[in-house]
Amino acid sequence: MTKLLLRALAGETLPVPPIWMMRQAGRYLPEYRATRAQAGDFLSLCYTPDLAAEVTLQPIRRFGFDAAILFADILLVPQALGADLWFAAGEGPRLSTVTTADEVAGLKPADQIHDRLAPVYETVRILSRELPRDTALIGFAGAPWTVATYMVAGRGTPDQGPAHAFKNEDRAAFTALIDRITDATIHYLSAQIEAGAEVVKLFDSWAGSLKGRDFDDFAIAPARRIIAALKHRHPQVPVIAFPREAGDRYVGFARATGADCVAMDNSVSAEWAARHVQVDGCVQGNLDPRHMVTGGPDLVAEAQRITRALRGGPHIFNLGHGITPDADPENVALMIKAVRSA
Ligand SMILES: Cc1c2[nH]c(c1CCC(=O)O)Cc1[nH]c(c(CCC(=O)O)c1C)Cc1[nH]c(c(CCC(=O)O)c1C)Cc1[nH]c(c(C)c1CCC(=O)O)C2
Repeated sequence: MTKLLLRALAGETLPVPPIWMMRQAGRYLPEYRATRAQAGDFLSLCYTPDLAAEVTLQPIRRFGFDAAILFADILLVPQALGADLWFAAGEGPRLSTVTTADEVAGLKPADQIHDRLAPVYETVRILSRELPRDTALIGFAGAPWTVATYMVAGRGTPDQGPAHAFKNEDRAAFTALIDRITDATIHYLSAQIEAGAEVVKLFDSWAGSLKGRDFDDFAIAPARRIIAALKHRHPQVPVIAFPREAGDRYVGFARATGADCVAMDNSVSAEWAARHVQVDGCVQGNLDPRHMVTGGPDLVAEAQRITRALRGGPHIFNLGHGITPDADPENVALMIKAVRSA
């Protein structure tokens, strides 16, 4: 096993951590903007395998990251379950909403998503042929709670209010929605693995708004069920879980869900994570993405502080959230140099 990312995920403590970045294929890169213009719009880019593979490869060519992440979006699963999905220019995603037990029941069966998602599997197949031999290929899906927040509200929301309201008014119907997404996610990630994904990641971007029993029921339980099903079918494929802004609930998350690695946002310190989270295995994170805009000595100091704090155990260097469109590509190169020379 030579790929650095797979070694870290297997629990190896490495002198230099593998590096990749959330949203590494994105609008901060001029070559991404050119390919997206060629595709016409964001969803056409996701569903055109040659172009989706091309934007996945762009940051690998430019920066030599240790991993490539499939170019797609977490909202393709709701679309495959029957929701309408579109991206309003400059406004982010819009979906038709699911707010009643009948509407949940009317979603497509979880195993009938593959017609719609077949182009994504084709992108994975192209990538597994074309990636450099040292670069690991990461597949992904949204975690059920985060996907549900968009399906219920029909858009991104600052506090996930509509999903909380549905959960609080009709817990059984809301649980049926979570279960349907959970089953679809198992089918989707299995198909990505069968097409060539070597690692999969679950993005629970809004996990931080779940507290107490809700965190157990809607962040931990679905992740545990997805990971158990994937491990049953593909025991060798590691899973990264990202319960963003989970705070003290990062502690024990890997043990509770069976994840091989917990990815952390930048609201927790690397020193704290070394003591409380890395004791259970590999961690990923957690540079503040703003440093990719501001750069300079602060970026270098922060990247090296995180690298050193997590050097005593398995670690994958990453940002605490996605790189933003206003980031400077020069700062990405500077970050990589800082981590590799820490
Ligand atoms: C919540 C969420 C979404 N999508 C995703 C999440 C979870 C991670 C997170 O919290 O950011 C995950 C995602 N989205 C995208 C990827 C591709 C792989 C990567 O490079 O990380 C991944 C892993 C491409 C994308 N997904 C999107 C873009 C920008 C679209 C564009 O090119 O205009 C990209 C590159 C669009 C998107 N997609 C989504 C939103 C809210 C938006 C609009 C916000 C924005 O514009 O950044 C839903």
